[in-house]
Amino acid sequence: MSKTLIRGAKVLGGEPQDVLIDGETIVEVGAGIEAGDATVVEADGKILLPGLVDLHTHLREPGREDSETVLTGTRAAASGGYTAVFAMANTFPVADTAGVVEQVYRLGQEGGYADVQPIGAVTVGLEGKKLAELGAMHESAAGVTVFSDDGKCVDDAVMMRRALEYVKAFGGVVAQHAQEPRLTEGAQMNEGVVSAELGLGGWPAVAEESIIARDVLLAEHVGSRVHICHLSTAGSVEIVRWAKSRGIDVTAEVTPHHLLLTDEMVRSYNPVYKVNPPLRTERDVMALREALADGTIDIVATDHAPHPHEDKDCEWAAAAMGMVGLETALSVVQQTMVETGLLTWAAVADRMSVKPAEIGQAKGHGRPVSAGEPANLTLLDPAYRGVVDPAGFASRSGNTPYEGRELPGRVTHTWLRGRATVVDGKLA
Ligand SMILES: NC(=O)N[C@@H](CC(=O)O)C(=O)O
Repeated sequence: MSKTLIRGAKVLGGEPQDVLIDGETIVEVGAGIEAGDATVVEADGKILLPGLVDLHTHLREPGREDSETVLTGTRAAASGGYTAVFAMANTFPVADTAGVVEQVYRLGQEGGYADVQPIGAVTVGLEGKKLAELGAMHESAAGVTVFSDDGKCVDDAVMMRRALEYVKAFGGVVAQHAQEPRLTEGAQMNEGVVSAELGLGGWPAVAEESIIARDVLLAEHVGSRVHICHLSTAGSVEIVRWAKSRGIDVTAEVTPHHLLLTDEMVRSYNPVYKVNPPLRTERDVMALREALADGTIDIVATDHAPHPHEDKDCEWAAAAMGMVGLETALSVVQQTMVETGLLTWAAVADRMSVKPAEIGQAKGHGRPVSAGEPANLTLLDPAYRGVVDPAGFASRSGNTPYEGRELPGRVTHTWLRGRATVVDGKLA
């Protein structure tokens, strides 16, 4: 069994401490721990966090291995400091059966870079017509607890009600992609001043907000648990805040890009900024940051959506929606939330590891950095400044909106159950 001593790390941003890992487990946390025969990693005041957990990743396998695979996606995850990712169901075939979710789960285990917890589709083929075999996916070896038609909204209220009733039986959760389809037909970007000026079809905030309002009420009625994917408007924040004040069992996520970018970027007509839900306004960005800070929004989730060049390097209207995010998420959160004084590093650990692990029931992840816990850890250098270059990404796709932009911070080490997956900023 190999031992590692992380020396002088600011655990959750606190005072420097030593952390000793033996095999898969943290065995000691304190000052002046003897290295003995352990491999020593000099942390020099870098920040040590529990391994990050992403509740919303598109790994594209099976079916679109030209944009990402479970292996390349989990390598990207490890590079970004993640030790567990939840893989969305919009693959080909769709992850709507025990067979597909077991395959994705197994590929994650074989890769060994991050634990992959498959998300099951809510409806067969994401078509919104017939409930998928939620129970069979839950009872499979993959043990699915999160269900989502992400990419598509479960827009039929009866279908959503049935799904909420079904998952209640085993403590699962439905993660809704909130987008009223009729209100977004032909939509290309956020509906507002910029869409009017550019003459692009607008995507109104109400298309998101009306579904969230309906679904928190359905969750209350059924007494079940709903999670809102990639919340993007100030109005959505108000609805979730109201629902939580009523005691409704709702959780919500925000993506890094919605914490930083606005619809002004679309003026470039560069499809790298085309994403679902669309980039909104400065006012929305500020409301999302505040909501993440005060806990109305529970977590940051990447919505890592890799696409190959052919699907992005084309005219705006024809381009696919989505951007990669796993390898830049922590940097964007550092810039938008930590350097603005909105979140401490301990709160970042809560929003990017503890809470997402709780919502998705990722066993062994999001745990305290203390003796007896699984050694799922990430070490980051917050003083680092670097320009984003997708050529250096582990992801198979490079559709990042941050290319050429300077972002703070860098993950130098990631450990998955005591085994280093990233060493000195490079994949092990
Ligand atoms: N977020 C995105 O813009 N794209 C997602 C699906 C989706 O949520 O539309 C994808 O799978 O590419």
